[in-house]
Amino acid sequence: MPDALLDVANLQRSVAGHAILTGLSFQVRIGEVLFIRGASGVGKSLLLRALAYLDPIEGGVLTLEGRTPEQLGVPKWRARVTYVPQTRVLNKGTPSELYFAAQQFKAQKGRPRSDLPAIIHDLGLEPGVLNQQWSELSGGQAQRVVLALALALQPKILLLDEVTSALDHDAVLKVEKVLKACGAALIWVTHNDTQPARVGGRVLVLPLGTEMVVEQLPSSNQQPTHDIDK
Ligand SMILES: Nc1ncnc2c1ncn2[C@@H]1O[C@H](COP(=O)(O)OP(=O)(O)OP(=O)(O)O)[C@@H](O)[C@H]1O
Repeated sequence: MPDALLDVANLQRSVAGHAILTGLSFQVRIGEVLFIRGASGVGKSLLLRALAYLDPIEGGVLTLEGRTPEQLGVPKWRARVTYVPQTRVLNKGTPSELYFAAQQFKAQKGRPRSDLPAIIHDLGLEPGVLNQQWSELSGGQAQRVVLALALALQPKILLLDEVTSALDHDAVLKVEKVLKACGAALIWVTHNDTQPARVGGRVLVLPLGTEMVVEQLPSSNQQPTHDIDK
């Protein structure tokens, strides 16, 4: 693929001696959306964690604009290829405090930022959520706030692990709109069958890594479209 932002070549991942991902290869371009689908337990979260270099990989090569995590430096890699987890993060303090702390990381110095209050608004949240204790936020609020902080730090690639799983339908649509407009490439694990058709992009189906293209539906149409083999 010309102009690949992220290149994943022959990725291998094992857990407790059991091979989960074997020889997975794909590429992602700037601003592109790649959904990851597959049965529960097939290895979708492990794939995202590997792409963020949060876990060791047993084989294969990852490059971002031609550089491996070691060449770029792992903290800088993670500032550019950012994992947004599926479950509520057990953070202490408030989201504002976490956002301030994140900006102090060396790997974040000099990087661009987005307007966090504007993102919070666009995600359908009240501005006050940024100054509430994490422990006081509902699951759906916390899920969107975590996403907002990641968006504000402007990674090149967002690794989204079921980031709308705790949300009602209206909130899901708001999140999809914000993510589609954010400019980052999205690698997006979802169990929501209609989400790829609403957002558009490619779909990578695990465990084999089969790729399909999804035609984007008009935004008001919630019916899934047919998949076209690439
Ligand atoms: N830390 C771990 N120790 C042992 N096994 C693990 C660990 N993390 C994941 N696994 C196993 O690896 C496999 C893949 O897990 P993963 O969380 O990537 O699945 P998934 O496709 O994201 O599932 P789901 O759709 O249910 O979230 C599962 O069989 C899981 O039990």
